[in-house]
Amino acid sequence: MCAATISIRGFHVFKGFLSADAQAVLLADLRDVVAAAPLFSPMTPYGKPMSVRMTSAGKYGWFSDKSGYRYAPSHPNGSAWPAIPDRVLAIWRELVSDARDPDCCLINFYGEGAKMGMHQDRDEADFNWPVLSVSLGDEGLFRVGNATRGGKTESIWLQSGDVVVMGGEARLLYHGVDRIKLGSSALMPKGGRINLTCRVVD
Ligand SMILES: O=C(O)CCC(=O)C(=O)O
Ligand SMILES: [Fe+2]
Repeated sequence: MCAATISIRGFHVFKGFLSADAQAVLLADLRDVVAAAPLFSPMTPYGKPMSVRMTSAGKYGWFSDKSGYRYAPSHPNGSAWPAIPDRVLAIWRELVSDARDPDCCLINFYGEGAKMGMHQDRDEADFNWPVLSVSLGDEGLFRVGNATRGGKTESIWLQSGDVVVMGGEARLLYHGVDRIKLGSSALMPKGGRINLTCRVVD
């Protein structure tokens, strides 16, 4: 199901891509991932923990500590990352490519007050591969900027079931999440927002 596709500075937003049922079964898959690879709050290189809690599935997981941002082959607890759920791979194959699957599916969990500062996704080897992002749960105010830090920005509320493809000229645009609207979705009884980002890493 896809109600409409809109473009914001070259980011393609597939509004309502996932039906309510598809969101619910995807959420159940993610609960299995989180049971195997618990959420944690990475330290930024500046020494502050991120407000977003995260974990990953796939060959690599995204990780940060005082040595910087990078992809790691295992969870901080030493276990291998769980496999990327088939339902996530199906979205990737439909909207990005069926020639190659992503190496990493990062799961971000935004609880009350969590946000993500403006950044570029640039820890990957090949920026020709788009980044795929799936939003679930409470609405998040997603801000898109420019290829360099600063300047005018545009924002859009991402809702549960929306999917964004960040590719081409837009692949290296700064972006971030200013805030979430806690309790705006019924998907998760305790509220919060989940965002998945799938990436080819190496
Ligand atoms: O939560 C979002 O919508 C964006 C997440 C993001 O930009 C990232 O994980 O790199
Ligand atoms: Fe990002």
